[in-house]
Amino acid sequence: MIREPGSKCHFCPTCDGRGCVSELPGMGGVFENANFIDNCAAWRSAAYSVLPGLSSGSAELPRLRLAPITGALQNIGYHDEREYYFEMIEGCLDAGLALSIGDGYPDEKLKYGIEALAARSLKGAVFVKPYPNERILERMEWAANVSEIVGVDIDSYAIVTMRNLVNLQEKSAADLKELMKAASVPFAVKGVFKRSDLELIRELRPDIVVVSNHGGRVETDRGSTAAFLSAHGAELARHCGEVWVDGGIRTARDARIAKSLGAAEVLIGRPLITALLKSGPSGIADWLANFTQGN
Ligand SMILES: Cc1cc2nc3c(=O)[nH]c(=O)nc-3n(C[C@H](O)[C@H](O)[C@H](O)COP(=O)(O)O)c2cc1C
Repeated sequence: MIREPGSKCHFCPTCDGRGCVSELPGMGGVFENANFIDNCAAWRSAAYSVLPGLSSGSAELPRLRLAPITGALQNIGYHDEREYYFEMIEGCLDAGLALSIGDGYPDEKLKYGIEALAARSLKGAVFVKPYPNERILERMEWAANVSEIVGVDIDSYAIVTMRNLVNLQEKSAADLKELMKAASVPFAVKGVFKRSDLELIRELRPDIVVVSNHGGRVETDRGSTAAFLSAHGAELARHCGEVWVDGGIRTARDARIAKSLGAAEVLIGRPLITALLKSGPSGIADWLANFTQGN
């Protein structure tokens, strides 16, 4: 039985982008889910099947983390916005996953995430939207006690549903440098997916780069995060402390491929939402057990 009957997930046997085409707000993406579908399919490309240790399933997994996810009512169809953050954090904590929270409009979305971490004295990666810097600095203050890492999802300025609601900016290296300097924890840039982002990273040299196209939810270049990581991961690694990746990672094999392409950590989005919608917080540990036992 599905625990959240009003949810927006279609509970496809495999979350491959084909069940929620163009559902945004919702679980889908832009370009008729083209980047979402590409993200999922690319990890299975024959080009990566020759990577060392993959066939035996012996290669170590990268670290796994909950991706930042907001908009529980509009995007997920959860029964309550605040409860979503608490239940998602609880499920991921019990499963042993590293944590993240995201930012959105209205401010409650970030504030509930902060509350959910603070209620259990936890820390996570805090990803703030690319507002003008003074608003980001204010948000970094709000989250100071729960931040293990702080970052900006720079690609959000291209989110169709945010564009008309709030003023988001395309961030320059100088803007991000100011934030990085003010941060007292490692600084991450999430949403690196365009060639022009490479120049930004070269100049900024952040602690963490997250190769991401927001799960195919933002209007950006076409393609998959696996292909971007494969093409540019080595260069990115020269200009930051660690490279992470997300988008369409559904199996341990996908995660191992990400690791062999240079990702120290992978973020998981929709599969954790689906697990929570289906079974509540305990569904996340079950999802993780299946994920790590599979190939
Ligand atoms: C419903 C939903 C809400 C999201 N909200 C945010 C957000 O607030 N901030 C952010 O940086 N990314 C957000 N993302 C993108 C995820 O962090 C992540 O990049 C993406 O979901 C990874 O792809 P996957 O879902 O295929 O695993 C969201 C994704 C979904 C599906």
